[in-house]
Amino acid sequence: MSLLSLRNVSAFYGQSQALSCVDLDVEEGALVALMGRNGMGKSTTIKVILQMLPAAGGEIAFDGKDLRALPSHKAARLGIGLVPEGRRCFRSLSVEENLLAAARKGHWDIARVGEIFPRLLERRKQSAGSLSGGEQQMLAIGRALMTNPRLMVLDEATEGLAPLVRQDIWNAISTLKRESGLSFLIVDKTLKEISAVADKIVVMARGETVWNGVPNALTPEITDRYLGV
Ligand SMILES: Nc1ncnc2c1ncn2[C@@H]1O[C@H](COP(=O)(O)OP(=O)(O)OP(=O)(O)O)[C@@H](O)[C@H]1O
Repeated sequence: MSLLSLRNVSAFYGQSQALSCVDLDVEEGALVALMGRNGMGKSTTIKVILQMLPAAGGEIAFDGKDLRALPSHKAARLGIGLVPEGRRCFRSLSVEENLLAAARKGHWDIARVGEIFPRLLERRKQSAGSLSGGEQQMLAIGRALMTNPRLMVLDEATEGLAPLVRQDIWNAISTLKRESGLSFLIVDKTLKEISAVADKIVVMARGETVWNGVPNALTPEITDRYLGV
């Protein structure tokens, strides 16, 4: 059974339709990449999953529960950890305070987050605003882990980071997937990097999911047409 499943999901910003038919499954323990050119609806799909924007139609199920039927505060507690675009840490709070502010009971605590990101432990008393971009991204992932989710949703987690730092982030995500059994839905534009870690790629164009399959099944026709690479 899929942990997360979207069927024929649509959504609007006011009168303007942003999603028309989104079909998507994230299986338990899988890493699914959501890809597509700018403005095709990836971030909107994430907003709809997290109920930051209501779906106009279709079905969204998480762990077999109908998310659209639940009030958003209940849906948030079901176990979806968001790493938002732009990191959005509390800059004046320390690394430790940022992590504790997100904490919910469960496996993940500061020590375990520190095993994945030792640099966060070294800088635990430093303010989040004084961290490098890569460290802030690690903190954003750490904060999502502290909510003890079953599904991690990352929106452009490596955007704007230097290649070596991006590789650190991908390595941490691979370790998490291998060792924790967490599921991932990741929006990213770097096909080569995401192909190395993804179990499945879902491609969006103009508010619809238009292709999905294992990374090896992506043909030059699909990448030319929908990903512009
Ligand atoms: N707050 C908003 N109000 C109105 N329209 C919006 C809003 N946010 C996004 N849109 C529109 O919805 C469509 C989908 O945008 P979305 O941000 O989901 O795309 P995306 O695939 O995540 O793009 P990018 O890769 O550039 O982040 C676009 O046409 C965009 O202009």
